[in-house]
Amino acid sequence: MSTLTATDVRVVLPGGTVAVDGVSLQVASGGWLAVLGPNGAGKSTLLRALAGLIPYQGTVTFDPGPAGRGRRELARILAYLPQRPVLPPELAVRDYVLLGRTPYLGYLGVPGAGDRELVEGVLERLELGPLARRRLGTLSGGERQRAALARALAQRPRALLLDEPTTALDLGHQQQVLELVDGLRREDGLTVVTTLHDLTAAAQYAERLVLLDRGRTAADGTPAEVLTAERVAAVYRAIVSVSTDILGVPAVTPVRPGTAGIHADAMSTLRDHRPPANP
Ligand SMILES: Nc1ncnc2c1ncn2[C@@H]1O[C@H](COP(=O)(O)OP(=O)(O)OP(=O)(O)O)[C@@H](O)[C@H]1O
Repeated sequence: MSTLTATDVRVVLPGGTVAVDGVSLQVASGGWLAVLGPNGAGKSTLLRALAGLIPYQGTVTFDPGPAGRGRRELARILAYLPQRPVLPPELAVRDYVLLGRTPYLGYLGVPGAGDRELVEGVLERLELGPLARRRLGTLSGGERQRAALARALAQRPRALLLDEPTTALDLGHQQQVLELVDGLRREDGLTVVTTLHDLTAAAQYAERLVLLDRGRTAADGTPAEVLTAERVAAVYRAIVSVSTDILGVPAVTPVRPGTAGIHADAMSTLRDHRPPANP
């Protein structure tokens, strides 16, 4: 499948803002990397650069790369889902998801039986079957987000770039979408890069995290390496406690400023009474 490598990516926006400043990352086939950081850190801009949608300095490569240099070739290996996708309100969900097959259609642009079958499978996996005939303009925010993801999956890409794919979703659908993407990377070797605000979900699903702070990489490593309470406090200006589950995956919980001391005492009491790892 596909390895995505970005080296020293720098994005200078019109007006001169340096939104991304020297970021490097690599995600192999079947890997999941989450880009984290506070509002305005440069996460979306980095993803757009990786998707080839905006000019950048540095290099971004897919190995193996697209067969040609056009958008159509790129769309066969890479699907990008923006944070706020613009969906044509009059289009039915099924027809919209079918648009994901565009990079594969022939000269006349008519989808075949195989394309339709694939789209039905994607609709079913995202529980969109009952909504397939509904116009996009009538969907709830979460349903729209799932429809946009369905279109990206219908593209059958080798790499999936998802900008905040779970923001509008309730807890159950968040889990459904993250599990679905996780299944795709494990079973089909999809290369996954997501931005996420939910640090605990990022730690649960991504193997590697890149934490951005004002366009630069503040930390890069496994969830346990990146998500320390000190670092989260420094980058997000938030007071949090970080606990580790039985699998060693960190969970980040906000702590109300006035209760931080009580929390620290409780945590140290818990630590003191924790049974030894190897009795
Ligand atoms: N078109 C633009 N023109 C000028 N500045 C921009 C433009 N797009 C983004 N920026 C600025 O670049 C910086 C990075 O924005 P970006 O959207 O990448 O941040 P983000 O980390 O995705 O934030 P959020 O978590 O709020 O979505 C911000 O300061 C933003 O205001």
